[in-house]
Amino acid sequence: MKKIAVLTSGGDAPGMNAAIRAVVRIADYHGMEVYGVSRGYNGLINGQIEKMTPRSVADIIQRGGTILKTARCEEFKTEEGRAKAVEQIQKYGIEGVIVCGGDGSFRGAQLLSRLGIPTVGLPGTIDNDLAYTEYTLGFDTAVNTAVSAINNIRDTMTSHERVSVVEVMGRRCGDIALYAGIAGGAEVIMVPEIPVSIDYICQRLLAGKERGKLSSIIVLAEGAGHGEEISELVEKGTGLETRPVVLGHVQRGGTPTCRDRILASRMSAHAVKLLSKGVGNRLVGVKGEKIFDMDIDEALAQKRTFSKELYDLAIELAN
Ligand SMILES: Nc1ncnc2c1ncn2[C@@H]1O[C@H](COP(=O)(O)OP(=O)(O)O)[C@@H](O)[C@H]1O
Ligand SMILES: O=P(O)(O)OC[C@H]1O[C@](O)(COP(=O)(O)O)[C@@H](O)[C@@H]1O
Ligand SMILES: [Mg+2]
Repeated sequence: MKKIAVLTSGGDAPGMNAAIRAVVRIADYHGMEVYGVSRGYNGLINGQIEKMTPRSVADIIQRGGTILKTARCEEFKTEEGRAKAVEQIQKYGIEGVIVCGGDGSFRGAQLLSRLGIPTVGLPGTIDNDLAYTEYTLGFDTAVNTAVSAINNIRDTMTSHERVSVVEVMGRRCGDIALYAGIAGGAEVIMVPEIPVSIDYICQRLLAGKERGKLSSIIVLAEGAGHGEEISELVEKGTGLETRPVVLGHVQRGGTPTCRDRILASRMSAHAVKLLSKGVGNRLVGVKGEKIFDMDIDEALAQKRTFSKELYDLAIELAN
């Protein structure tokens, strides 16, 4: 394969730029041409496709977001939309596509492969909600951003002897809350995978106060409740002064960590090599520091598991 395309799709994630850079440079090194598609699948449908060169990806490894822009594209979910995309791909003579995105983007990649366009997926989402891979690009950065916010919040909560509820992203996956909670020394972590009652949380906070804790931090994944609401219920249930903080999109931007940059570079190199051999319908992942690829259908059929071991560790650490 000599001519490939790259696009970013769904919610952006720090490390997407490092991935684009690596795709372009590795492909060029091996004598392949790369076309950048703007705005996710929209760009494929509308022909927003431009040739990229090693110089067009200069100075982006350290930048969050994605220079190709991203989008959620409803038209690509229709047969007509996908047919238009295939037409554009053929018009440009593109032989394979690399899609950096989350589970939704991979459904699109799967359908594109079925239409005869070899497509390879790179896991780009802060949520870490893909079952087949241990880590996704952007997760490490988002966790670090959440932890530095928790550090700041902790200072003022300690001074005022308050409880704080820090709401982080993660609609169906509690990994950001779990990792940021452990690294930030949270007293309570609330995740969608393990529902708990407000009574249980209040009881744990009051028990902590009994043991001499002057302030407490609850890290709440958005899928487990709303910061404002949980904060009010906790204040009512404990009598402790409580404040909510919603981190929101702050955790989706910012310079990617070294870990995300290196992971993006390694995964992208792997994706380019697959396409260079004409292999498509694969997702690239990492397990135990090893980069691997897996059939898309098989990877998407896997069920996510939540680390109960880390969750239980967090409870013991909050003693
Ligand atoms: N079932 C599907 N069929 C075709 N395309 C899809 C499908 N699901 C998602 N997509 C495409 O992928 C895009 C991104 O999906 P989304 O779920 O929003 O984000 P993410 O990829 O981050 O999970 C969608 O806007 C759409 O263009
Ligand atoms: O970009 P929006 O529409 O604000 O979406 C917010 C959502 O996007 C995410 O950041 C990433 O989700 P996806 O990977 O599904 O795109 C979620 O954590 C969050 O709930
Ligand atoms: Mg998703």
